[in-house]
Amino acid sequence: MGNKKTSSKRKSLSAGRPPLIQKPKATFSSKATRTIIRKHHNLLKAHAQAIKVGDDETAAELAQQLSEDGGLSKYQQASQIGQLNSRGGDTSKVLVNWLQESSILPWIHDQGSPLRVLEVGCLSPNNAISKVPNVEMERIDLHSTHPSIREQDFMKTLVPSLASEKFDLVSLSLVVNFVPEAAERGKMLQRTSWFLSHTRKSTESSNASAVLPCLFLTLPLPCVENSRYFTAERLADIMNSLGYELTHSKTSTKIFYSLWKFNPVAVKPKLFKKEEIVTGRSRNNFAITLAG
Ligand SMILES: C[S@@+](CC[C@H](N)C(=O)[O-])C[C@H]1O[C@@H](n2cnc3c(N)ncnc32)[C@H](O)[C@@H]1O
Repeated sequence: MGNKKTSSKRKSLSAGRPPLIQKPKATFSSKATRTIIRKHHNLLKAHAQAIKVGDDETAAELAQQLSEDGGLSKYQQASQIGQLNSRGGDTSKVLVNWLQESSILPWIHDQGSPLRVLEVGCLSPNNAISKVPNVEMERIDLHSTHPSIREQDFMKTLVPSLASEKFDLVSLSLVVNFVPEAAERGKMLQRTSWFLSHTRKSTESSNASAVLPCLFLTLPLPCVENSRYFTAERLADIMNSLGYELTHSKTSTKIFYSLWKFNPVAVKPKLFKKEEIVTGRSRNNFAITLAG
């Protein structure tokens, strides 16, 4: 056995720590970032389709491609870059502005119990919503990129039975479009309402009940503006049938932002099929369906 060279230099303590996620540097160009995200979505869709039609061989090939491609980690890295201020930034800034506008935050402060937020599909514990005082965050993602993000599939998350374990707000930002199947997207939207709490009582000084409990939902703009099967009106119809009413919305050049108040009494189950709403050759195929 040869002599192993041992370094006389002492390693710093941090060298032994598990790697925490670094603030992502914009290592991919905007174009490369978009390409990675689009390619991952397309592979996920093709994979889901192959499973649906029982084509195991294609499904296995696509699963292989997904992992060879860097899989979810590379996709998340590209998405984290999209969250950098230099690339449009964190969508929760819009949410925080809306909460401020609605005077929810000072009201929460006076109430003495924190605003409970469930962030589904979380890539960073440092988003604007996480920095608001009196906010208690529960963060989950299919693949955790930070110790304070629980690795958990929202579709399999146990629905809390106690009111105290439920949330004032669920955030679903750029997550629904990640889901490859239209029917699964509908189920995901429906599921959000099961996590919302109805125990907050508004006071005269607050119009909190006009906003809480609520869902913060964002989608890439082309999902509502350039799909043959989906529009902002169709989203509102689906959300209304699930008991959600739109309180705030806005669009940027790339993203549709929306805030929906949930009212369990307003739930009116209705069937929404995948059907052409807008014609046009250059439109995309994004859709959300509901079984009713
Ligand atoms: C495009 S990233 C969006 C990240 C961030 N919310 C944002 O607004 O930039 C989508 C994230 O949703 C996560 N995701 C998708 N489906 C999920 C599910 N069923 N449960 C938990 N996380 C999910 C993915 O793992 C991915 O990290």
